[in-house]
Amino acid sequence: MGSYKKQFYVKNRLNFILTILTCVFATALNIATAFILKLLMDVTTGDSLKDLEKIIICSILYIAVAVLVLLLKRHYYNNYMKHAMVRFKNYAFSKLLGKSINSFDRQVTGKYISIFTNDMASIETNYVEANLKITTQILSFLGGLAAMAYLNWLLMLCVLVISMLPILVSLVFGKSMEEKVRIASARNEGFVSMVKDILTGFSVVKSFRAEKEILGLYKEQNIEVETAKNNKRRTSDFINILSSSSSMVVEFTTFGLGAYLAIKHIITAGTVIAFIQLLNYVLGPVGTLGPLFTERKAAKSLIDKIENATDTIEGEGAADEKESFENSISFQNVTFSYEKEQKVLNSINLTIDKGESCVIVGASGSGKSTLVNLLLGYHNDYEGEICIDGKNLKCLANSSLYNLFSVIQQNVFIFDGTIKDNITMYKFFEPTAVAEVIEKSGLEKLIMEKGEDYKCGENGSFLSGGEKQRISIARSLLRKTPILIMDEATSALDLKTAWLVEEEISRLKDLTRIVISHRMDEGNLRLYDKIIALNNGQITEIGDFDQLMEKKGYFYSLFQVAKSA
Ligand SMILES: Nc1ncnc2c1ncn2[C@@H]1O[C@H](COP(=O)(O)OP(=O)(O)OP(=O)(O)O)[C@@H](O)[C@H]1O
Repeated sequence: MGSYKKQFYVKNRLNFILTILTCVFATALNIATAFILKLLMDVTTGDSLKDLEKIIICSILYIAVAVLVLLLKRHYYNNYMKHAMVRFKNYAFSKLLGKSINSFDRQVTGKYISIFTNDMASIETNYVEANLKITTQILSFLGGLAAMAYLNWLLMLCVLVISMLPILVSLVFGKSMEEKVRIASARNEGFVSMVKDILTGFSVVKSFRAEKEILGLYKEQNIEVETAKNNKRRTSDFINILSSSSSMVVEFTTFGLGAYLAIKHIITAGTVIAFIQLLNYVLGPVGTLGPLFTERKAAKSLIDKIENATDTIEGEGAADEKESFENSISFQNVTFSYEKEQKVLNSINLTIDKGESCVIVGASGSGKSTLVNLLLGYHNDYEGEICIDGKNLKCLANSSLYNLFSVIQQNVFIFDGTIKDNITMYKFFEPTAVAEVIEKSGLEKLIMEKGEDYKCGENGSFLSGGEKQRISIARSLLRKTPILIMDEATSALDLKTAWLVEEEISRLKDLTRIVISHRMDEGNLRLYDKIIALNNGQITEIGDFDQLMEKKGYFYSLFQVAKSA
């Protein structure tokens, strides 16, 4: 059993065993009804009131025991279901959080949303619940047959042979059902992705008056998803109708045979009544087991899908750990392309020493973000070598990279929590450490006005762009990693605040800074030891501000253009 499926039983075995045990008792009690009916029927053909009295007392006791068993069954059943789903969902989500940024980005988020809503609901009903139902139904089927054999083995054999008919129906159409479930799940993923996109870009839709076009897109996907669900329902209904009509054949044949044997005095009328009652316990499972197995198989494929989407890619976790940054970062002949033939970075050779402050400048699309993304391990399919203290980046565990680097990006994500929780990311930090980063990121005024427990709203909707950016700066500084990467991190701040924040950061000790900036402001550029000028994926110049200005090359022309703008 795979590690995902195991989760349904971890710390839940007792509930599972007790559920099955109570199911066994419940089945035995069900079968006992057939015998009580037989005794009642046979007693009516005799003349002993004492026997009838005994049967009535037995029936009252039977009802009391049945109620108790059913209550216990529901109790353990519900406990088992709750623990199984909590554990499975927690496990899948922890696996998802264990993914690297690189492999997470390869999937669309709509897929994950669909997994944790639609697919989980399907797994709960069609796999976890179905497992218990299948067990109960098999017990009922076998118990019913055993009781029939006890009453009349010949009639039991006939029932067994003709009950193969509905089972065959399910086996034949099972594959088609599985395919329909897979298609419905895939369509739902696309639908969730699209709705998420539209809601995120709501203001864009409104300002471009694109409601009609977007509604058109929505309608198109909506009809696709509903058609897929309808096809699934139709196949399921078709299998159910075929199963129940074949069950009718079994029922009438058994009635006919039973009546014949009773007329011939081979069995009593009580036995025929008992057979009719037992037929429910045999035919019920025959009708439901097929669809249950088919749906379980389809839900099992959803578990495999979840495993593929959330599990870590092999080799991803198997890498060397690195706790500290001692000497330098180096790029040796690094060439990278997103799409074949189009080099985004071309033969990059670069060394950044510990404690250095570097700023990467260049025209839009020159490869600045790609360069730092390679350093962060977002892509591994580059030529050449990137090393940290001589250790090849590709051999380092992702967790080590996250410990070495902090990143402040232009697109900040703010969680729907308090300002403090967004800075600490729900972890504990000494209040002095939090106060220090609040001051360095220029958040003091905001906190004085609103308080650190102020709720930021969904993706920081109650904050301005600059406030969100300052929270993200404080968040990164708090981690105190040896290397800080800033990609247009102060672009949402006014010139003065941006300069003050960057100057604060430039004064931090023992910190290596790699900054991407569009701001060609002399004061700002002089904060850095090294300016790296990138043009069309190649480093054209490296040096401090004065050196590059003297060269009168690419950086000089960039600076002059920005100055005159
Ligand atoms: N995920 C991606 N898939 C394909 N191409 C990409 C991807 N990300 C970036 N690119 C392309 O790679 C090139 C470099 O992009 P990059 O974001 O590194 O440039 P940049 O210098 O940071 O630009 P900007 O200053 O505008 O942010 C661009 O042509 C861009 O279109």
